[in-house]
Formats: sequence, structure tokens, C-alpha cells
Amino acid sequence: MAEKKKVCIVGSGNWGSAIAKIVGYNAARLDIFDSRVTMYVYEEIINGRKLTEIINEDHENIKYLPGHKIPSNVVAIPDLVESSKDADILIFVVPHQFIKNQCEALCGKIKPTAVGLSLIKGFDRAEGGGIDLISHIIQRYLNIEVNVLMGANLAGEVADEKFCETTIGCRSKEWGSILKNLIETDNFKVVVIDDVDTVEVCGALKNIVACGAGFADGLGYGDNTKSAIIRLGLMEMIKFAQTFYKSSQLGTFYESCGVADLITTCYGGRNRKVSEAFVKTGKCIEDLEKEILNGQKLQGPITAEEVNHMLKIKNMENEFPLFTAVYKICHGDLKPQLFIDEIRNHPEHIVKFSNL
Ligand SMILES: NC(=O)C1=CN([C@@H]2O[C@H](COP(=O)(O)OP(=O)(O)OC[C@H]3O[C@@H](n4cnc5c(N)ncnc54)[C@H](O)[C@@H]3O)[C@@H](O)[C@H]2O)C=CC1
Ligand SMILES: O=C(CO)COP(=O)(O)O
Repeated sequence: MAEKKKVCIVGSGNWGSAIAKIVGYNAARLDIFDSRVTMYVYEEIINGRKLTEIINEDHENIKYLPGHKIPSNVVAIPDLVESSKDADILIFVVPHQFIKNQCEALCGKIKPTAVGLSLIKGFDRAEGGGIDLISHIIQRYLNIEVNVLMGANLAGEVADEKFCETTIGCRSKEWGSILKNLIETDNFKVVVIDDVDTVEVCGALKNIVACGAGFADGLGYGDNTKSAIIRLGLMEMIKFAQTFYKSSQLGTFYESCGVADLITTCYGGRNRKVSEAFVKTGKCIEDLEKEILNGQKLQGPITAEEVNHMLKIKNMENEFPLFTAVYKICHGDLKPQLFIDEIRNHPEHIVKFSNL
């Protein structure tokens, strides 16, 4: 009999803890997985106790996902290498600003046959200039296959077991079905596709659009405006994918990682919420992140900066007015009150007759 696959979750924030609930449940009931799931926890002291102790004794991440039990077969470990060294499947789910440091620490310390699944939404700077997808960065540091999971998945709702869907972008059929088994439940349905990069591009870019939706909410615009932002944002996402990831398929945008995640984040996400408060209070984004999110991290403003870095290099800022306006507002170069003016004459607003 083949050896049972060991799973490690690298990360224990809001989404990391919600996915631990699912992975712990599936690992305990499915024969192909070792029932003991390790979870790397960035240690902190909460009410005088270590977070790892709280998770291992009370089976709850009281800081990042309060009110939800994490299965007792999920073991919290504060040492990154210790938690990951025996794993056959590494699930990466940390805010993207921390992934490079963690990859450096893991380099040469994991099983060479391990396979990764990245749930991380964002980009980072590429070494030779431009930007890179997080899964590519992990792949390069650790020299393992890295697949991705992105979808309309607000962590709290997933943890509440409210029905939703997700998309796994997978590089091989064999791993596609193993990862589907590991992740799927009756209330968390998985579609596996092979357009891996586009799945990840969708997950990263929608956070920029969500900031735009939040600015519009803060400025008092209504649902029609928000729909326009979602649509223009979607068109920029597609254009970005088709420009920089040539094999990108349009159909991927119809999966949960595409339109669905865009909608859910523009209505219910943290990026939207903090961006709305940014307009209403005039406080800076870093302060609001601390004030509103209690240690959780925003991805939208940093992603807007990374994407802008790429667009500037390519002299393409004008072709992506929504992404560019969100970046400028987050960066303090544009007043949020001018946001709608920046997208009023969008390149999408043209006569679109077919040739027939
Ligand atoms: N929360 C959500 O609803 C969803 C989040 N995601 C994505 O999942 C990824 C992870 O997000 P969350 O789990 O929500 O994290 P989070 O936003 O809850 O971030 C907090 C986590 O960061 C850790 N942390 C703080 N400082 C650190 C440091 N210096 N080094 C290492 N770790 C540190 C904390 O210990 C905690 O585990 C992000 O890319 C996010 O976009 C994807 C889908 C849903
Ligand atoms: O990615 C998410 C939902 O799919 C969460 O978005 P926020 O980070 O804006 O909360």
C-alpha cells in the first residue's frame, strides 16, 4: 500500500485557520492522507498564552478565526521547518508579504518530492525586474511543483460551512484529484482546471478592484457604480492576464476564482471594508488595517503597487486606469474623490460593433 500523504499548512491566519478546519476533517476521514496535519503558526502571546498552545489545547484560533473549532488532528507548531519537513503536501496560506522569508527558511529543508498548493493572493517583485506570481516564487525557492487554489471564499463564511465553490489550478491530473479530495466537502465544492497562472492572476488582481469598490462605497455611490467598477475591473484583469500570461484562457474568468471572487470581495472583503473607511475617516491605510483587522493583513494596496510597478515599466498605466487610480489613491498621489473621474473615460467605453 502506498504511504499515506502527510499534509502541512504553512500559515494560520483567517483563511489558514478556515482551511485547517476542512483539511483536518478530510485528512481524518480519507485513507490516502495521514490523519495528523501540521500547521505552522507564527507564534504570538495572547492573554498570556502562546497561540500554538491555545490551538493545541482549546482547538481554536482565538485571534484569527474566533468561534470555530479546528479539528484536534491539526497540530500547531511554531517552528516552520519542524512543521514542514516531513510533508508530502505543503499548503501555503500566509499574507504574501511574508512568503519570501518563509521560502528562504524552508530552502533545502523539505522533502524534494513534496507538492505545493498556494492559497496566497498577490504578486511579489521578480529578481530580474517586473513582478512574479507567488506560486512561481515558491517553486523557484523550493524546487517543487506548486499548484494554486483561489475562489470566492471569504474565510468566515467557509468556516461557517456556508455553501460555496473554489478553483484549483493544477499542473497534473494525478495531483488534481488528490488535492480535490483533500479540499472538497459538501459545502466547499472544487473545480480543477489546468490554466494555473490565470487562476492565480485572478486571485491577486481582484483585491485591487475590491479597493476601488471600497472607495466608491466610502464616497456614497450606489450599486450601479459598484457594478461598473466590478465590470471595468474584470476587463482590466482579463487584459492584464492576456498581456502578461499569453496562454491565459477566457473561460477561467467564469470559474469561482474569476467573476465570483471579484463579486464576493467587492461586497464582503477586508480590502473593500478598509478602503471604505479610508475615504470616510481620512486615516491612513496602515493605521486602519491595524484598527479594523486585529492583525489580519490587507493584500490589495500592496498588490496595486506591485502591478503598477509592472505597468510603469511597460509604459501601460493609461491602459489600466482603474488599477492605476487605485494605486495612486493608496499611495497618496490622488484624492479618493477623483477616483470616478479617473475611470470615466475608460478605454472600454468605445463603440463595439462586430464586423458582421
Ligand atoms: N481571509 C480570507 O477570507 C481569505 C484570504 N485569502 C488569502 O490567503 C492569504 C492569507 O490570508 P489570511 O490567512 O487571511 O491571513 P491574515 O490576513 O489573517 O494574516 C494574519 C497572519 O499573518 C501572520 N503574520 C503576521 N506577521 C507575520 C510575520 N512577520 N511573519 C509571518 N507571518 C506573520 C499572522 O500570524 C497570521 O497568521 C492571503 O494571500 C489572502 O489574500 C484567500 C481567500 C480568503
Ligand atoms: O480573497 C478573499 C475572498 O475570496 C478575501 O478577500 P479580502 O482579503 O478582501 O477579505
